[in-house]
Amino acid sequence: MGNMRNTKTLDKEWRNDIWRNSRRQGAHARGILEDIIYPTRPTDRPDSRVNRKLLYDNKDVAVAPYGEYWRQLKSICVLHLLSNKRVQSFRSIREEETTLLVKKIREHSYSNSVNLSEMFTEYTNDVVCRSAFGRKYSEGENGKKFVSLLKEFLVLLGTISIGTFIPCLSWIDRVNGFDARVDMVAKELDEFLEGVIRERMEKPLEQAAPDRNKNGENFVDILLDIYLNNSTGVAIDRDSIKAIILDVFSAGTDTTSTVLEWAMTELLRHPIIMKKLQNEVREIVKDKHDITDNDLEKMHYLKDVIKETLRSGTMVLINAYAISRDCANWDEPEKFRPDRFLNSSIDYKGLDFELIPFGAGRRGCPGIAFAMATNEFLLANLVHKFDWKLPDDVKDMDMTERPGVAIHRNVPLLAVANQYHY
Ligand code: HEM
Repeated sequence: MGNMRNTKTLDKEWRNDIWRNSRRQGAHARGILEDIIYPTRPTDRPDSRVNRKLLYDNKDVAVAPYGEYWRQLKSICVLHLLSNKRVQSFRSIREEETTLLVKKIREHSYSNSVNLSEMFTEYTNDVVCRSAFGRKYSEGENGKKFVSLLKEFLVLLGTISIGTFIPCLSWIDRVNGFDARVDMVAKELDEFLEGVIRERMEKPLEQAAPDRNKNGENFVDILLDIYLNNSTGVAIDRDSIKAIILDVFSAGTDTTSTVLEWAMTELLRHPIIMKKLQNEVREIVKDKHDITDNDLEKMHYLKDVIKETLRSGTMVLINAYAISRDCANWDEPEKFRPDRFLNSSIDYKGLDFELIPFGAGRRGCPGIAFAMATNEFLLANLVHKFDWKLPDDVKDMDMTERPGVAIHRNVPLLAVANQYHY
């Protein structure tokens, strides 16, 4: 409903055929392909009243209409935050945050279960905030309020409101309180984002962004520089800056933490797969404490576990969910079987339409390298340093899903960690 981007309606062979041809014939053919697959103007997002209210009249990258403004914003994000080079430069942040998380889990070892859902949200939020803004925002009372505001924002973005699709019934959204919730979240988020901008403009940099020097240029300072000096040639105003910051906060936190949440859920439900992954990671890392990028490169089964998590249905932004469950594409699609990728070249980068958790084409996700670096590193550390089991009182795991921009578990994931001595 309202989503015209479902490639499932095309015959798989035909789809792949056009795609192969398009790659041979270059970008022009590729544009045509997108036009065939996406029956509306393919590079535009569906317009929605809720998006406009929450995302500063569609001024963020993710929903901005296709054109020069969107092109400029996306290239700023890629160049200054999401390129492979930038992602590598954030390694020390990933390491420090992983060490903190491992320490927190150790404190609960053997006795209590840990709330992995909560920890993953905080971890991914801290990694993305330190990388993009030079500091964390999740600490203290204000931080807790911000994280829960972000959660509500994503629930509202993922809600199908009646008025969006049938405008003459939009009075229902007013009566049932939906519009009031949207207005309230938009107002509170705006106050928070104003605070982020004010802090950067008023406080000395070492206070406003303690991580800044370690990682060279800082994304939010570059945005502010563009806004203050109008250096791109397109009108980027204060609302644009707030909308982009919001994109990074939300895209960088929710999607990435969901993948970790479902990966650990499936590993806990499939002890043989968990063991196989632990064997791979422990064999490669041996008795070293730290996992290097070089080690990660060798962990093929880890990559297959993450691919399988992405396939088994974490995203609803486009109907990737249906495609990933299509029997025409996958054997036993309902089963969690990372081995299906063992001798397969299928990847999630947008060229294989059976697996498009990050979308495809011009509007595809620019955050793949950032998300994968975060997910692979943390997951490898969790299975390297701990043995995991479900809490004793949990016999059947509750697999109910909660809708939103990304599908989360409805109840938090609790697990017991036993420290592994290597
Ligand atoms: C596992 C993690 C992630 C998943 C599964 C994911 C998935 C997606 C999907 C499905 C889209 C829409 C693509 C399309 O319409 O073709 C998207 C767009 C986008 N994502 Fe991600 N994403 C992830 C992580 C990130 C991260 C870490 C960032 C940045 C910090 C990010 C930033 C964006 C942006 C800016 C867009 C809009 C691109 C555009 O409209 O041109 N994403 N993502």
